[in-house]
Amino acid sequence: MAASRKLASLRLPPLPTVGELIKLYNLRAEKQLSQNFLLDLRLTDKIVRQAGSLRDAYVCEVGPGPGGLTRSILNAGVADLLVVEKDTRFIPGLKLLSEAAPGRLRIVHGDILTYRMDRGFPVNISKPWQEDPPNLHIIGNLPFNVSTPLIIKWLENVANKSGPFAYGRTRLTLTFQKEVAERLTASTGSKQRSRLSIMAQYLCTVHNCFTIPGRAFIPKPEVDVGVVHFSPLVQPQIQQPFKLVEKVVRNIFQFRRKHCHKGVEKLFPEVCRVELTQEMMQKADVDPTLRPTELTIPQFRALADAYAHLCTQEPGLLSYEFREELRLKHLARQRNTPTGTFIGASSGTQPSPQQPF
Ligand SMILES: C[S@@+](CC[C@H](N)C(=O)[O-])C[C@H]1O[C@@H](n2cnc3c(N)ncnc32)[C@H](O)[C@@H]1O
Repeated sequence: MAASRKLASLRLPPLPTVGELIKLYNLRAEKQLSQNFLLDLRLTDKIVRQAGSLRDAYVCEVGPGPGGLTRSILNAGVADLLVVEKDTRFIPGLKLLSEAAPGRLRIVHGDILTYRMDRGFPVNISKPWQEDPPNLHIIGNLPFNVSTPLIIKWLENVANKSGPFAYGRTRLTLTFQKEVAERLTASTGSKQRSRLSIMAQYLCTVHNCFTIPGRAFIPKPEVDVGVVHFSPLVQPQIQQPFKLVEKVVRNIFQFRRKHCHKGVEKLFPEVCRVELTQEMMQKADVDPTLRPTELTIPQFRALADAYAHLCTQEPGLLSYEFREELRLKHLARQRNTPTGTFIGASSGTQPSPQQPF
């Protein structure tokens, strides 16, 4: 009873609606900043519910814009909400919200890609990694143009227990283009299985919560949007450095329709390619004729472990990049061509253009 009375007292007083604020401050959406606003508070409440209980929580919201989602987060009874917004035009409207929620909303005008979140919250909210997660959440209706680089950066932070994860296993509730949300959560064998599936799922429990139709946003994007919840695992499923895992997974998925040994081969320089590929596949005990999309995370773990073992035996192997070798070869061929014209990739064994994550 007392708790629900406290929550009611934390609800925001009547304010101009988000739509009225947009009109008041003449906030036209900027395409460059991937601005698609959510004005329906039932929808923003639904996103916030995916984070679990936010009572007395510390929250960072990415890109609050006109503040629809911000209101729902505040209404959920958070103790401290830090918002990071790049576009100055939204700051006056956010200040209005801050006045309506005294002491609970801090506004940072900045770029989430460079913002030092490890300094944004009090140290005493930290929880040891092996224990329950801290009462700290990241929530955001992410701008499409930063969502993939941002999640890759945060996944690396999870692996290194840095950035937002210096406080422990901070949970994330974020929106992505539907197709990216599907890739993040794709299971073994599914069509959407990709690099992003492996990188996210070896570090986190990832859940595709629900889809928001594009028409719910203003302006309407060309795609639907998926809400994804991430909860970092106590023990990552692959225990090798993030960069090494990323390299193995990237190489394997560069030929996503071919047998997986094709991508594994490209981890090795031409002179020892056949021999080391065979050794790695045998050591990992993975069927070389499986397609990348058919490999399970334990199989990726076995491959990463086998590759790490070979790297300890062959100094310099870890820094070898097939694409760099390819680039140098092309340059050399170009130089030797009398006309100086570019000789393109010739055989079907060339990798497809860089796959999106
Ligand atoms: C898709 S809109 C969401 C706005 C609001 N949260 C909503 O749901 O209506 C993305 C927001 O992120 C902001 N933004 C874009 N790039 C950013 C960045 N690098 N750092 C922080 N905010 C950014 C945009 O200005 C915009 O307000």
